[in-house]
Amino acid sequence: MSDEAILRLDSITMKFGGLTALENVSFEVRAGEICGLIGPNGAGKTTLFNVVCGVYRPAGGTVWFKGEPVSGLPVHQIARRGIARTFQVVKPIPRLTVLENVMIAAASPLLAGSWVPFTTRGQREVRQKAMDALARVGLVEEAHLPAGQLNLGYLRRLELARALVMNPSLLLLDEPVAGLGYDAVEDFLALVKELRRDGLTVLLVEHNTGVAEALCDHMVVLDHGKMIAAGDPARVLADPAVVEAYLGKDDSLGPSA
Ligand SMILES: Nc1ncnc2c1ncn2[C@@H]1O[C@H](COP(=O)(O)OP(=O)(O)OP(=O)(O)O)[C@@H](O)[C@H]1O
Repeated sequence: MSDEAILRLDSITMKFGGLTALENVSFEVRAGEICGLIGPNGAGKTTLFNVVCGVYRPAGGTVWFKGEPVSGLPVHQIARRGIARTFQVVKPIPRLTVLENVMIAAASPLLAGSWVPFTTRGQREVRQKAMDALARVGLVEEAHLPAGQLNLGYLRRLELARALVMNPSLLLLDEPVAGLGYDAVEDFLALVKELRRDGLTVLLVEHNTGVAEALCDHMVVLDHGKMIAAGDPARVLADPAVVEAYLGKDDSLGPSA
């Protein structure tokens, strides 16, 4: 991990009509770290992801990525600069194979910046990139299965491969272990740590604070759109403001997953 911030949110405000979903949120994610974004339901976590990825243009503030402002750029341009995300609800095309689902993510001409993927050489390259991404998530043996046959744990890996194939330097993971059993959670956490060892920076939304504490180097807590704490995970989770935000709203605050 370095001291350099790869992502910096500077006073981000996001409104939906009269509702302020994010209010003056500022924090940094350092290159090579796993940063956890936690908070009770409706805190603004998904909205923040959407602002970082360019789905929403913030009403105020600036998102900086690798030292350059990116807020206001279209989604595909932000993706090309190196930010990829996964979604909590995984929706592959079930009749296509696992490999084809990853190839589609890799072959988007908007992301590739040209029509190269539609030449024979381009297709070979896309296929190779997709196989490399599947190897990183441990899905090579499943590459030729229809995606509809995968269980939830493997679907989450497929979703991760679709993000990795874009060769990001910052990966946004939206509740990647929600609904998984104990072993699948452990496997997925090990995989995320391996990606970090390979040099990726990760910002992840996680509902279960025990999982977040086990995985993250740094934690940011939102409540009602405001940042109420940030820093070392154990210290953040012991912060009275964080305990108060969770009390009565969520029973997942606790020492273990
Ligand atoms: N597209 C939208 N239009 C209107 N209001 C929205 C929209 N998206 C989110 N909101 C509102 O903004 C607030 C923050 O929502 P958001 O989904 O970002 O919270 P969250 O922390 O991700 O919650 P959860 O943990 O339940 O997924 C909520 O009050 C939500 O109802």
